Amino acid sequence: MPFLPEPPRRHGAAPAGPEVAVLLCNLGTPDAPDAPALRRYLAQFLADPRVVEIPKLVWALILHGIILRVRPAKSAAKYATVWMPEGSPLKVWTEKQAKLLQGQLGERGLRVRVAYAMRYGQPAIATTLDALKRDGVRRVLVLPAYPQYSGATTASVIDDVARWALQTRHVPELRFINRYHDDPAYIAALAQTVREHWQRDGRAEKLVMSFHGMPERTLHLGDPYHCECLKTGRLLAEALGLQAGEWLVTFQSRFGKAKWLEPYTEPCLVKLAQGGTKSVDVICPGFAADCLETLEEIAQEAREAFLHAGGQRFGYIPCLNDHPAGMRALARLAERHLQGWPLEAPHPDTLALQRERALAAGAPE
Ligand SMILES: C=CC1=C(C)c2cc3[nH]c(cc4nc(cc5[nH]c(cc1n2)c(C)c5CCC(=O)O)C(CCC(=O)O)=C4C)c(C)c3C=C
Ligand SMILES: [Fe+2]
Ligand SMILES: [Fe+2]
Repeated sequence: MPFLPEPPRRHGAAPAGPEVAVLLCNLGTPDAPDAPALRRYLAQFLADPRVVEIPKLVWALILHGIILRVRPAKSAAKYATVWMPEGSPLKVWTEKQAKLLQGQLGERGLRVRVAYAMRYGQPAIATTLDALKRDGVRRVLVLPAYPQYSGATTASVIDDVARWALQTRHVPELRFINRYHDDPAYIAALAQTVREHWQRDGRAEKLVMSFHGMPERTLHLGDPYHCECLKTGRLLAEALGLQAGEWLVTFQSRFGKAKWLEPYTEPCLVKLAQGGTKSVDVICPGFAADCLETLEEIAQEAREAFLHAGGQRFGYIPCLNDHPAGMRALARLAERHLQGWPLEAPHPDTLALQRERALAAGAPE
């Protein structure tokens, strides 16, 4: 229901916490690795017109008539193979990232509240924004955890925040980080994880950079995703001093029958093995955190396909997750986009004055 009355703020009452918040948003994930949870999750995810861009009615028939009958059980079995004791990896990592980002921004002397939310499932973006507002937040920097912009991911987060704003009377000041695919600290963090992997396990013949795919059509419609993936790949190769032929960009997680961005990751790995490449390292730079698509599709399925086709060594390089270099990159990114907002703790005299005024206005002690 739009425009529910919001509790008025008492004149002079000081907000309890920081006035500025960073909202780290990721895709979302099922609540449990079982078919009912998968059905709820996929029904919300795949009904998003940003994700599946075909006429609504046709898609509703396919989604409810076929996909939601077959896919939940199959996907649940895959999730079960990567589920952590604390829950789905995507959620576990995103929650940890929000905590660490809070610490990093605090260490920089910035008075900011960090929260996280999921585009699909829980905690929902709208509920989290409501809670932030209740706590006195007046400015929100939205940080979608997608280094490369795409309509299906980044824009869908923006849609969801906008939908919440449509139903909110006093909308906070909003800022969005649309991309960080070429951010030097992000590239340096990725390069560091590759070097650490090389030091630990040795260096493979080729570095495969696998990004989540998108329908090829979206590239022709002007979605910058493909170009941004290629740029991240080139910058990472440069940072590592790799020569042409030592690295390649591929696209994974094809969904449906349409043509998606090529080359496809798994067929590419099979071709490499069949062509005599004995060892590969695979990194997934488009995923801010490990999830089903990296842990199951790459570290399990793609590994098996490569080894089965004659490859001998498959190294999976984890996502940035809670890596200190990755967290520093996110903190610097947020700090840059927070510029101009009031981030310093109020002077103790100001706080005392606010408290006095609040008491005079009848606020409880
Ligand atoms: C990182 C960027 C992502 C893009 C771009 C993206 C596009 C996209 N995805 C689907 C369909 C599915 N994706 C699924 C899982 C999934 N996708 C991303 C990220 C991007 N998707 C992540 C991080 C995850 C993992 C979530 C988790 O819980 O771990 C799934 C669900 C899993 C399954 O049933 O296979 C589907 C379906 C489309 C159609 C699309 C672009 C149009
Ligand atoms: Fe996806
Ligand atoms: Fe997948």
